[in-house]
Amino acid sequence: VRIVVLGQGAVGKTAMTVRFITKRFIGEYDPTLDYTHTETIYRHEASINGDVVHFEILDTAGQEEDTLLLEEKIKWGDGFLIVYSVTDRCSFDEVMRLCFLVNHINSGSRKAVSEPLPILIVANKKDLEFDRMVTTEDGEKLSGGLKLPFFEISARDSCEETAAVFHTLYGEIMKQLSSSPTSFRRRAVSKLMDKIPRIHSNSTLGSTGRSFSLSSFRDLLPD
Ligand SMILES: Nc1nc2c(ncn2[C@@H]2O[C@H](COP(=O)(O)OP(=O)(O)OP(=O)(O)O)[C@@H](O)[C@H]2O)c(=O)[nH]1
Repeated sequence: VRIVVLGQGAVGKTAMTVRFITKRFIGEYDPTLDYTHTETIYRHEASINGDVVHFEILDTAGQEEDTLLLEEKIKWGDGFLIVYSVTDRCSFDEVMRLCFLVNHINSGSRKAVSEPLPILIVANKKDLEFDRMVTTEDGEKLSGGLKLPFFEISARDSCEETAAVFHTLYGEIMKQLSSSPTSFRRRAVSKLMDKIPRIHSNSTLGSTGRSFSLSSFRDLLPD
């Protein structure tokens, strides 16, 4: 399944993705590395309820100036995480716009979708209680209004909460796949998607391919 992680800069998109894949928090990585701002597709296999699921997770760059480029990325995805930080009101205000954009772009490319799209709203950094600017109720109200599932998590503190987000989104994608299979016919996407670097991880299954460890992380990055 293809997942697109959307949200303003610095809300923790990379932290969540890397937390899910490696079970580690990126705060443990060398902070001088600049990879966190690079757009990357992470490939990862995970076992969910006995199924081996092949994830491709596009961690978008927060500051996307070009809406056309963003559109291509949204067309590529099967499911979407729209992330904000509870410490950043502005990132919360952006959720509505991103949600509208995902729905608008997909309404053109997926016909007769009766179910809501697989989108989850994720409030990150709940550990920073002192810096909180967005309450849990704000998040619940917004998600309720948009009729989307809502998660409040800390990618820093909890591996389980982070994994639950990805597992739930996978469940939502599968639900929609069974109710309207034709909506999941691969949509034409531009060559742009081939240009985004890919990092493969087999960390959970440990089968063939390169494993994703802290030491090899740097080697896997594009030059
Ligand atoms: N306290 C705390 N800090 C976090 C959490 N998640 C991420 N951070 C920190 O927030 C900063 C930004 O995290 P990133 O994962 O790089 O954010 P991003 O959304 O990928 O940012 P862009 O790539 O610029 O779009 C980093 O310093 C992280 O260590 C969290 O749950 N709690």
